[in-house]
Formats: sequence, structure tokens, C-alpha cells
Amino acid sequence: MSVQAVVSSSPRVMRIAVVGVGLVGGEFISQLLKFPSPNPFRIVSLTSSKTTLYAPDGLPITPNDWKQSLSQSGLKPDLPFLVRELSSLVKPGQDVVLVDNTSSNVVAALYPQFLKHGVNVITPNKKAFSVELSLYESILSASLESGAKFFNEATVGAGLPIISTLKDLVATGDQVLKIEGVFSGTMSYIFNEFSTGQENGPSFSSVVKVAREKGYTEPHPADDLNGADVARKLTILSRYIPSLRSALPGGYQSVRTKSLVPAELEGIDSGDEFIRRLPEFDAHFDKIRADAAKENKVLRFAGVIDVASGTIRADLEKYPVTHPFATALGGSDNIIMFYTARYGARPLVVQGAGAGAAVTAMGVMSDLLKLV
Ligand SMILES: NC(=O)C1=CN([C@@H]2O[C@H](COP(=O)(O)OP(=O)(O)OC[C@H]3O[C@@H](n4cnc5c(N)ncnc54)[C@H](OP(=O)(O)O)[C@@H]3O)[C@@H](O)[C@H]2O)C=CC1
Ligand SMILES: N[C@@H](CC=O)C(=O)O
Ligand code: NA
Repeated sequence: MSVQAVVSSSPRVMRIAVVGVGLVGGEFISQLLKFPSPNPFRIVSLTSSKTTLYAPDGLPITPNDWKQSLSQSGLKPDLPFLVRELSSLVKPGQDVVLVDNTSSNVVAALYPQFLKHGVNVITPNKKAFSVELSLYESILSASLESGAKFFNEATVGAGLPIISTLKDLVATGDQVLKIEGVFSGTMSYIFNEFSTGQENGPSFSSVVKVAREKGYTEPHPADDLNGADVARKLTILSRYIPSLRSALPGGYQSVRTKSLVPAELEGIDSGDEFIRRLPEFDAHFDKIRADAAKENKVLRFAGVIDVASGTIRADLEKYPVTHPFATALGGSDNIIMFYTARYGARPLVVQGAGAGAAVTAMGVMSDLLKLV
């Protein structure tokens, strides 16, 4: 059945408020406005960190003019107003969705309020699901209370079906033994380019700069290089595994990770300044690349959740040049291997681009279609 067929059999209109209109948000808005006719989606609000627009029956915007309309709105963002207004739109037969395309803790902390009032939440923002367990539990209970749904597929592996696969494995009674792989599109791109088994190659700082230009990094690239982004993803996944659900009550900061951020650059708030100073440390990365190459190995940043031992960790590892992490990955590829009782020694593997605006927005869009 085509997407169009699903939509034509379902004439319900869905009202959508989009908070965060950057790389992912902008691409998502574009995919939404270009959705095949009859388009069931009405964008009722757009919000950046500086301005907002709101019209309960849908904003009169097109793919060509929404940016200008938003920048000229003259209205300041007001999240409590958005909670109240969206809640008032929820009625039987009228679905309302908050799509959070920010990386903001402030927006994430409001999910329980939206959900409690019946507003569905869809997001690629990892924050709510990777900090203290108490916020995650409030999200679950608010969703149960009102019946509003939340989906977060794009928080791990962007558009790749990672969370849905894990949920299906658990829900059908399989026993997850281990999840292992390369979970960061940025780290994957960096090391696929930087470490190919040769002693020499492009400088570390130059590949980090390109990863940022391609839209793979977090708003601040240090959040990728310090291992926090991978730690957040491992936290999110571990909470779907029953025996590990409460393993990280304080969140991602308890995950053992390797930081690649030079001590001298820690605490630099500006991403631009961070990128400008990174070349000062290229010699250090040249040496670890050359050391690996002398052993006929490449560098890859990998993570693991080992259920039996309760180990959840990520590190920069060396792999033989013949290993699949060396031969099968390219670009921003993630590779995630699910070892389970049913799949035995040969894991269920999901692989593909794990970062970038188009694939991430597709993950958000696919969550929206789950609601339709
Ligand atoms: N890029 C990728 O490949 C992937 C990204 N993600 C996640 O998607 C999210 C967005 O990433 P990306 O688009 O790259 O980031 P950007 O920095 O490009 O966009 C972030 C947007 O959020 C807005 N924003 C920040 N804080 C607030 C706030 N308090 N209220 C309203 N708006 C706010 C910013 O506003 P302004 O424009 O005014 O600055 C900006 O529009 C992040 O959570 C990221 O982790 C997930 C998977 C992959
Ligand atoms: N910065 C992240 C984006 C997706 O989550 C990554 O590089 O994987
Ligand atoms: Na995903």
C-alpha cells in the first residue's frame, strides 16, 4: 500500500507545531509542505529561538516563504503559551502534535505537559530520553494517562529503524543480549575519512570541519567529539531493554565514554571558536592514526550495551583493516548489531547514513506517519 493510499483512506487533519527550524527542522518543514495531496497536515506554529508564528487553523505558508514569514513575525517564542494553545486544540477526532527539532533541554522538559494534555510529541532531540530517569518516567506516565503518543526514532541512527527494531524485538519476547556498533554519524564520517589503514592522510581538524559543514554534528561539535552524543544514544536504547531500564538513573553521564576533546578546548562555548582552534591538536591525532596503521588497523568510535554484565560504554577502538567496521562503512554510516536469543550468533544488523538533515527529517516524518 502506498503512503498516498494510507492517507486517502484517513481524512483526519493533524495540527502540527514545529519548534526548532534549523537543519533538521527546515528539511522537515519542507517535506511536510510538499507532502502528496491530499495533505492531512496543517502547520499551526513555527518557533525558532528568536521568533514564533501561530494560527490554530494552519499557517498560510509555502516552502518558499516560511522562513521569511517566521523571521518577520515580530512575536517572541512563548513555550507556556504553546502548551496552553495546543492543549486547547485537542478534541475528539482532532490530533495535535508537537515536533521538537531543537536540542534544547528546556523544550524537552515540557514533553510531560504537552502529553498530559493530549498533545502527541515527536522528536529527534535526545535530551529528554537520556537525562535523569525521572523525566523519562514522567513522559511515559503522561502518555499513558492521556493516550497521547511520543515517538523518537530519529534520536538514534537518524532515519534508520533502530528504536522501532529494538521495541519490536522486546515486544515480541526476544531476549536482547548485546547491542554493538558505530552510533555516531559524525564519528563515523571522521574516522572513515581520517583512518583508512595508511599512516598519513587528511588532518583530523579538516575532517571534523567537513563533518560540521555536512550537517552531521550536533549544534556544538564538541558534543560529538566528547562522546556525549553516543552516551545519550546508548542510554536511550538501554531504557528499552527491561533489565537495563533503570540502569542509568542519572542518565548518560554515567556511561563510560572516551572524550576526544583536547583538555585545552573544553568549555569553549562557541562551535566556531572550537573548530578554529582544533588544528592546534592535529599532531596528537596524526600519531594515534600512525600507531594504528603500523598494526594494520583503523580507528573507529564504537559503543556497546552488554546486557548480561550491564556494561554500557563507548570508546575509540582499533580494528583490523579487514573488519567490517573498516571495510563496510562510508560517509556518515551507522552500523548497529542486535545480538538476541532468536538471532543467535549472527546478529540482526541495521546500517546506513546515521546523520544529515534529509535522513533525520525522514525519521521524524516516518514517526508522524505512525500517528496517521
Ligand atoms: N543533524 C543531524 O544529523 C541529526 C540531528 N539530530 C537532532 O536533531 C536536533 C536538531 O539538530 P539540527 O537541526 O542539526 O540543529 P540546528 O542547530 O541546525 O537547529 C536547532 C534549532 O533549534 C532552535 N532552538 C534552539 N533552542 C530553542 C528553543 N529553546 N526554543 C525554540 N527553538 C530553539 C534553533 O533556533 P535558531 O535558528 O533561532 O538558532 C534552531 O532553529 C538536535 O536535537 C539533534 O541532536 C538527530 C539526529 C541526526
Ligand atoms: N551528531 C549526531 C547526529 C545524529 O544523532 C551524529 O553525528 O550521529
Ligand atoms: Na532511527
